Amino acid sequence: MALDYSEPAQALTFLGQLDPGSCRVKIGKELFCVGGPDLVRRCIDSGFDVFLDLKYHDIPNTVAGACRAAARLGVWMVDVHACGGRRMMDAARDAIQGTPRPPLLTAVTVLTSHDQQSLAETGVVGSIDEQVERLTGLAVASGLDGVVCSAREAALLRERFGSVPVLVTPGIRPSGSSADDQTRIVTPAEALAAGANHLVVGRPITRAADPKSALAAIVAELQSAA
Ligand SMILES: O=c1ccn([C@@H]2O[C@H](COP(=O)(O)O)[C@@H](O)[C@H]2O)c(=O)[nH]1
Repeated sequence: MALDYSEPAQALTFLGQLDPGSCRVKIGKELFCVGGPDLVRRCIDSGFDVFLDLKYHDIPNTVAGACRAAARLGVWMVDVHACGGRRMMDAARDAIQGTPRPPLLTAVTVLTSHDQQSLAETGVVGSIDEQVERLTGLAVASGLDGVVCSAREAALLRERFGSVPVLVTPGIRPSGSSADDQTRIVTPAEALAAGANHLVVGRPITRAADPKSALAAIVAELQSAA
């Protein structure tokens, strides 16, 4: 569940309605900028596993320090951008390995908002699938736990890398819901069938008239597909 709220109070009010057994929560750049580490700790203290989604992308030393700080906060998962390269990912992995409770470390491959044209505009030659596969190979070689990708690439990655890498898939849209700014969207049941491990869902829940029911409907779809 992506807690993409502008105010910590909104996030905490919503969290108060949720059972930590029904979902984990993701804190991204906007909410972290206003709520900071205190909000992360409050979510953890309420029993939720927290994915701190700050998508670090910087020189190796800086990313290592940021990952270490996230690990010390007690988060369940933290991520970097795979296009930061091998040395950056190696440094991130080494940094969290030295912490008491290392979080899962994942790498963003190609953002789910990208389509073929927008990716090409960034100078990447080749298809989205090729780029996702290439960056997943780098992440796996660096010993990361997995990658963030669209569930559209999940089957390909399972075929190429097997069952071990954790596949985290944003861009989830229940059938009939708005794509918003996402392009590579997949329904919850399809994502599960393709081999995704952790589905990230934000606006289909946060912008629903009844967010709690929207989440329950997604959980029910996943349970009947499992
Ligand atoms: O490739 C990526 C990586 C991260 N995200 C994040 O996931 C959520 C998706 O929110 P929706 O409202 O369900 O679209 C959001 O926090 C993104 O920052 C992503 O969408 N794609």
